[in-house]
Amino acid sequence: MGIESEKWILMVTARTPTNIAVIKYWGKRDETLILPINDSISLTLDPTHLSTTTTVSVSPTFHQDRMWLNGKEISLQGGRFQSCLREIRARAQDVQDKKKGIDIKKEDWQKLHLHIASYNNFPTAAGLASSAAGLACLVFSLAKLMNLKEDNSQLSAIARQGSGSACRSLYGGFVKWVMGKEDNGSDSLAVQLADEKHWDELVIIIAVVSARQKETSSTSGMRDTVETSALIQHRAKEVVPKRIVQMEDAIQNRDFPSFARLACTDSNQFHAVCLDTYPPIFYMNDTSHRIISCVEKWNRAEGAPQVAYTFDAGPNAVMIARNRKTAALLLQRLLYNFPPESDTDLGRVNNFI
Ligand SMILES: Nc1ncnc2c1ncn2[C@@H]1O[C@H](COP(=O)(O)OP(=O)(O)OP(=O)(O)O)[C@@H](O)[C@H]1O
Ligand SMILES: C[C@@](O)(CCOP(=O)(O)OP(=O)(O)O)CC(=O)O
Repeated sequence: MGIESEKWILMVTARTPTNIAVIKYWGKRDETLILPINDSISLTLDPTHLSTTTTVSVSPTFHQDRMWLNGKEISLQGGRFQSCLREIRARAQDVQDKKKGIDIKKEDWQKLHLHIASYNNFPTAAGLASSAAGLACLVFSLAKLMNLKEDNSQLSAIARQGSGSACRSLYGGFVKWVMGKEDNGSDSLAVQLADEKHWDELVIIIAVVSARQKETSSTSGMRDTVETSALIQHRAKEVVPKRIVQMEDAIQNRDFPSFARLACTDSNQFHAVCLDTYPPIFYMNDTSHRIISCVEKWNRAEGAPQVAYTFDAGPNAVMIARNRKTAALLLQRLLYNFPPESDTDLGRVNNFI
């Protein structure tokens, strides 16, 4: 009996957290393969907070590949989704489940169709790296479904082709995306610098300044920067390579003052190259700037950094506190400076403080 006439369905569900870069990726040297112009370093968040959950399924009764994002069907025709699907199918292996009567040979994956359902538990396309969690989760869950033998680093090179920052979400803890030198991108992949237990007193607080979809996507923003900014080449060639070495040391030694200085100055430089783009790109707004001033003033008053801040392609602030006590003080300061509306539910915040 051919597999088309069978009625089984095989499913895999995976959850992947997002990651926040502390040395930013901004600019590509190859748009199709998604190869960056500099290395980057990120922290992977705790999956209980900002994460994507994706269920992938395969059945001989499916007639085309389909995908739903947050309950709404989206097209899989885009080049990035197609690259990921093609790369994964090319590495698929035999899958057997005798109890269910499933016997898939690796060549069958070329004609079997997939249904994919994915949910983000945080705002999509608002500069909180939904594409990172989303594409990493897609690649990981499909790799499990199709029984790939590749390790996470090799899978990261596939996720990279879905969205650059996604390659760093294949690992927990502190992760470096090595830009690589090869034209085919085979050495542009993620490596884990330290696992999630290495520096577990750090606490991340995200202030959602706006959950609206941003106006300039990271993809088009960084393309415009590479085409028009005179500063971006200096950043990629002179500034980032040194910062990468210093950041790796700061992470290895759990040196918070160096970590905070590097993360803040790198975020500021990323937004400076956005401003140097023509026409200029403004991702931060007045509230973002006020948050920076608030943190900078506090750090100066204490004589040593207590909190680091970093902003991606949107106005939302990601703050990294050196420990839980500092995080509680930071929350108090934020609530004092940005008083919430009287009907805001502060249950979880009060528990924390
Ligand atoms: N769970 C998901 N599964 C698959 N694709 C997703 C998922 N979530 C988001 N995406 C894709 O990522 C796109 C949003 O990416 P975009 O880079 O614009 O925003 P972002 O990732 O939230 O912000 P940034 O990367 O700038 O921090 C969506 O339009 C969708 O194509
Ligand atoms: C500011 C950033 O978050 C940019 C992320 O850009 P994306 O990974 O979303 O871009 P594409 O590769 O075009 O999909 C910095 C970072 O995460 O390093």
